Amino acid sequence: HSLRNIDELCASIVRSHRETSQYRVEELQALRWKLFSREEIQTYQSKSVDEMWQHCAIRLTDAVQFVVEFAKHIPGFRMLSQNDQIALLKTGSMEVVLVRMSRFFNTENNTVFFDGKFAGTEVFKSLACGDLIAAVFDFAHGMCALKLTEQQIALFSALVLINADRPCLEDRGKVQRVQRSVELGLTHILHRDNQESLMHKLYQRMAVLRSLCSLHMEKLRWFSQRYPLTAHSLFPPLYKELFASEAELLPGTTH
Ligand SMILES: O=S(=O)(c1cccc(C(F)(F)F)c1)N1CCc2ccc(OCc3c(Cl)cncc3Cl)cc21
Repeated sequence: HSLRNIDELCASIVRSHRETSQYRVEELQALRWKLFSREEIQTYQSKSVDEMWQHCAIRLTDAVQFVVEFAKHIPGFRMLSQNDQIALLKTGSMEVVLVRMSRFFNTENNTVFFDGKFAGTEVFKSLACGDLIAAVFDFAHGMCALKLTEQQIALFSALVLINADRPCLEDRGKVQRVQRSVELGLTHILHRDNQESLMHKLYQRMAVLRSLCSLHMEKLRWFSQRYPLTAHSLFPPLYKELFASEAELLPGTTH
């Protein structure tokens, strides 16, 4: 990899991140004090569990669509087989959504951008998964503490996605080569910003992301057993494709 290649790789990942980031950080900075009223919070809290889950699943699926677009412009991602691209998105898209969400987090009042305003954890009470929500907010706090630039977030997001350790990859070697080039890009960016010390902190963040996503899958299993109809027929197809395991997709399977 000549330096020129690495510069080009970083530039295309940063451009793709910017073009697929659903909301711009500057836009949301202007909204950071737009909070939900007591009545609006009451409305969210009086939603049934399956109604609120469906509400979130739809927004999560929207966010994932933008991550799929982001992935397609990571140099090397499209060289991978269709199955490997799907396998990486199946396990990585939620993690990138959570990294992106942390950019829309206000650490001063512990609120996150949701449905057009900034929401505290109490807005998500009817999801009945307070531990997952608390963990999502903690993760966002931890990401904000690193004060990453948009360029650093772009390269970190690409590294979260291109992970050769993911399960059921056909050509692990090929994914490893793409992962190594993205790693070179991230270290290049951090070196240029004189922040190499961030690298091990980012690897720690990736470990937290993995535990967050397994907690989400655990909650999804609980939810789809408790509300099979909603999970099987009311969740967006892409959500089911990415997050529900095959076993859950075939209705009537016993666990
Ligand atoms: O709904 S969001 O706009 C949303 C926005 C901010 C905070 C949350 C929440 F909730 F994370 F604090 C939800 N959206 C876009 C980004 C995102 C990530 C996960 C998500 O949902 C996963 C989920 C959870 Cl974490 C718990 N129970 C059911 C589901 Cl499906 C939704 C989501």
